[in-house]
Amino acid sequence: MLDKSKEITKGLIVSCQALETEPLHSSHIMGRMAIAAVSSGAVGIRSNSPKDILEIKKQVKVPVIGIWKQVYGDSPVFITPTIKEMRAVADTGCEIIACDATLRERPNGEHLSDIIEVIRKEYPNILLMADCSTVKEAEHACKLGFDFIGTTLHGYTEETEGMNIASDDFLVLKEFIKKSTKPVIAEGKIDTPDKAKRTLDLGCYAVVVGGAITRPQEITQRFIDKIQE
Ligand SMILES: CC(=O)N[C@H](C=O)[C@@H](O)[C@H](O)[C@H](O)COP(=O)(O)O
Repeated sequence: MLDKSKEITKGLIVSCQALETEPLHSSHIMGRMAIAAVSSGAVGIRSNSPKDILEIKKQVKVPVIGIWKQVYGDSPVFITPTIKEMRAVADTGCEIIACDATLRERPNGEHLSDIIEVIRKEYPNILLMADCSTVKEAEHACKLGFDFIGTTLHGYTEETEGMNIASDDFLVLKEFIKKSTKPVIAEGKIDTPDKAKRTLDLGCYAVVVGGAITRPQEITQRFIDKIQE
């Protein structure tokens, strides 16, 4: 299964996600989105929830980065936050699990280092991606033994609120790449083909694009904003 990761090198991974609150919330629709993405050359899919992951794995053969977003009252960590979601995602047979790798307190008082140790033992073949918001978190995740570093949460934590990974010609991304001992996957607010290409030219292992491809409400909003300028 480890070799599967080679298939995503220098490629586009499409995130096919729609939460309960979004108009396209449906495993069937996410499966069709994945088929559309792969038919145009996507080398991987990122997917939320065991149900969607299983449907997507039925529909396409490319590697899947699985997550499970769950909100707990006692912590802001929501991307595959506890051992329970990690196991549930791993049980789908996806090739890579991504989880929040920020330094914030996790639900139920769990610790990231313990979670990683348990998952490594129980699922030795699965690859792990660290969803980070800062370079410091990326360095920490490398030490914990993650296989990939993602910039997924840059701009989405208290510390990075309002920031954008593409600012100043991807200044922060360059720092992520410089300081990480593991391959970096660019993710979050990469909303044009030019930006996606730039992340790969800068040295990213792969790039994940979500909303700009699979969230029609976001795509429509960008047209409306331009028209109304
Ligand atoms: C912060 C957070 O919850 N990010 C989520 C992580 O899985 C998804 O909602 C994003 O769509 C994904 O990261 C891709 O990013 P973008 O849709 O910006 O291309």
